[in-house]
Amino acid sequence: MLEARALSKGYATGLWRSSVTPVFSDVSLHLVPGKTLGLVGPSGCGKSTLARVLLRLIPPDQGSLWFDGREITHLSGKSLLFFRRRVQFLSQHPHTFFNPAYTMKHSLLEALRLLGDGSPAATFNQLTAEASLAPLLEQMQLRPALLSRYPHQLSGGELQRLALCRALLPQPRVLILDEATSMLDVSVQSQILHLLKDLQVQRQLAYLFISHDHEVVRWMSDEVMSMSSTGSASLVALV
Ligand SMILES: Nc1ncnc2c1ncn2[C@@H]1O[C@H](COP(=O)(O)OP(=O)(O)OP(=O)(O)O)[C@@H](O)[C@H]1O
Repeated sequence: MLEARALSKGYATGLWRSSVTPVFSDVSLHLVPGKTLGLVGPSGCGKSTLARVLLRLIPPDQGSLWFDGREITHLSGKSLLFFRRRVQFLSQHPHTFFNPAYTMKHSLLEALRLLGDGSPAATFNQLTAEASLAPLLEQMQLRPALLSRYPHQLSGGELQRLALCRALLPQPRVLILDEATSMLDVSVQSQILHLLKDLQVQRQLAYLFISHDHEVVRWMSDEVMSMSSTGSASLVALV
């Protein structure tokens, strides 16, 4: 479904941004419906940078990206919006997905208005949108009353579940999970990991699961890719 072919990426550095420090090179991967690719590697090896390239937030220096067999490396405009709906992101900082001045309901409806609910209808209907939140909240085991709160009035676990709701609203097919549970305590982490597994089966989602925790990666993943500090990547078996 989402495929990366021979990606390389570096960052411009130096006083005049005249030199490029390579981060990774020749990285290829394929995310498949209903399966999880785990991604591990030492701090600073480029896992989050790879996630940003896959999300089309920053361009690769070399290589190409493909979604459902179509090249998307240089997509822009409406076609890129379509891709943004299909490939969503969850990080270890769920508060960054929400404006602190808005209630959760406002933020979620705003996301629906901007990205749509995955259906072809282009119009946004407030009542339909509100109705579509209810089953999702129930699935996330969240009380509807939480929708009237602001981000700072929620626990880390509640906020992460609401960020997951937000990610699921446009009916994505791929979720990129960058340390998505690492800031949570062990019991909340376990609940969210189980929730992610259930969602994957129900919706046939493809996951890229980035984590430092090898035990969690092994439990979540069908295959595991390891990035090295020299910027190469290969499939590995975690023991
Ligand atoms: N915008 C940027 N400009 C310049 N260098 C950057 C930028 N973002 C990240 N880097 C550098 O690129 C390298 C890879 O960073 P990245 O965040 O992708 O690593 P990571 O594997 O996700 O690390 P961690 O596991 O600690 O989160 C690091 O050396 C980092 O300092």
